[in-house]
Amino acid sequence: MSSNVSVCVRFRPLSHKERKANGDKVCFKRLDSESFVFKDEREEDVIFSFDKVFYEDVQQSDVYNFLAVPIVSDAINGINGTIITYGQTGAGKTYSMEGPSILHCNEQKTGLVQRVVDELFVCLGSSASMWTVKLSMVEIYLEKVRDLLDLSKDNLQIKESKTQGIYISGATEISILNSSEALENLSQGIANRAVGETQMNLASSRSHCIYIFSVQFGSTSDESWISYAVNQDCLKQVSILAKATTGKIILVDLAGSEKVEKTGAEGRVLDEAKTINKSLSALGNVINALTTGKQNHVPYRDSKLTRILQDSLGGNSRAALLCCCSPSPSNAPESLTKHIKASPKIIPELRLSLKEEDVDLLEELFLQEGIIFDPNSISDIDLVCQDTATEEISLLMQAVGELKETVQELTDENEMLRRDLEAALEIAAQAQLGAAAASASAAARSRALLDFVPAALRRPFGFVPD
Ligand SMILES: Nc1ncnc2c1ncn2[C@@H]1O[C@H](COP(=O)(O)OP(=O)(O)OP(=O)(O)O)[C@@H](O)[C@H]1O
Repeated sequence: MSSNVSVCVRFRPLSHKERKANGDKVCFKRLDSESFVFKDEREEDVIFSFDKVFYEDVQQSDVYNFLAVPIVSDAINGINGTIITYGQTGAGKTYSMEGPSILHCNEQKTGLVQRVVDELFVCLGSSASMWTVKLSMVEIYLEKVRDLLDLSKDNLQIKESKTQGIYISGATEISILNSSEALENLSQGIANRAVGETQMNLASSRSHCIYIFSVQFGSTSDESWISYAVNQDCLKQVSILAKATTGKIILVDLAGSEKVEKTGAEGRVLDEAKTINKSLSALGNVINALTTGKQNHVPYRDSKLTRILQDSLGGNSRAALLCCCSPSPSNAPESLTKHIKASPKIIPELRLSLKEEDVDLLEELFLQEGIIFDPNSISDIDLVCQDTATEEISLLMQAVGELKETVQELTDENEMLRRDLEAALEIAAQAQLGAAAASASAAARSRALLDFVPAALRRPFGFVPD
């Protein structure tokens, strides 16, 4: 594979209810730690391969060691990383991420988040550099980003800067010094998520939950000294500003991936399902573009989720996708069709074992059956273009609407100012007229007064000629 994305599958144990319904029957047969045989709806066997398959007896620590350890050590070196859990409702995404509880669970059941936090602070504890760790926690529901550490911020915008890369503008960032502080805050975020969901009458599986840890080493106030010889006798010492490096670890517990037909959704639930499917397929397209290396363009801008993950998926970063599956035969078709789409290994592996023409034929068949999708196919590109064009048009319409409003406001303001000016001019004109009339009548009054004064008295004051 040409990228740093690993795709793994995890089958959870059968639930009590599933055992009651189907006994011990499961929808797969183990082959090895990378492949399994899946029985499809027609009871035909199909082999699937991934970077790793975790069966029901695998421990949380095994999943962590394979998926997360490289990501944590990379983050310490300023390299971004992402861990994503994916799958239908009840498949084990949250269990893999948080275990049964973020704060209270035994070591064996502890999830990826707590393990990442613990390892992060162990590594930082032994580091000689200065560091800071900041935590943010958001969820994406119906393409809106909500701050889980401050529920009043319910429509955050995603921005990009040269210094920070991709960031969520205005999102609460809490500086944390150790793992218990981190877990306390995460637990608060999880509780807030539940509060918000109750307020909005939602189920947790309808939103994507995103935990973001930013690890910064050094700062602009960090100075290191270097010495160099100017000539034989003179050793000069200069200070250089150590450049701060930041590594991000993003963990994502995705919304459930169930099909719309299965949920019988309508109204808001249907909108939710459509939005979830759209963002999951945007994520699928990004992962596909990164793993097949066929596309020059990686469509990060197609959803809020992929935009947030832009600098933590692909490029120099490292990512792991954990596809969580129910082992129950009743959930099998859904568990797998989606995962196969996300499995970048099938075709390359087939190429190793089969003739090139046969693989091409199979790939064509897979595409026709919708088992995999071709990121370069005309219809996909058309769809993406259509989506982008529609989005552009609606953004332009919105901008035109806003401009119209501004023009109207300015016209109204202008009209008010014109009226004020007219009124002021009228008052000034009246004042001038009043003043002229007043001085004319004052002069007339003076003249009338003078007429009463005897001429002899007036003469010394020059009022009448001698
Ligand atoms: N590997 C596992 N071992 C033991 N129990 C598990 C495992 N995975 C999941 N479970 C149990 O299965 C149930 C469903 O799991 P979980 O809540 O993690 O599903 P989910 O995919 O996150 O669902 P949702 O999308 O609704 O949040 C829970 O009771 C959980 O404890």
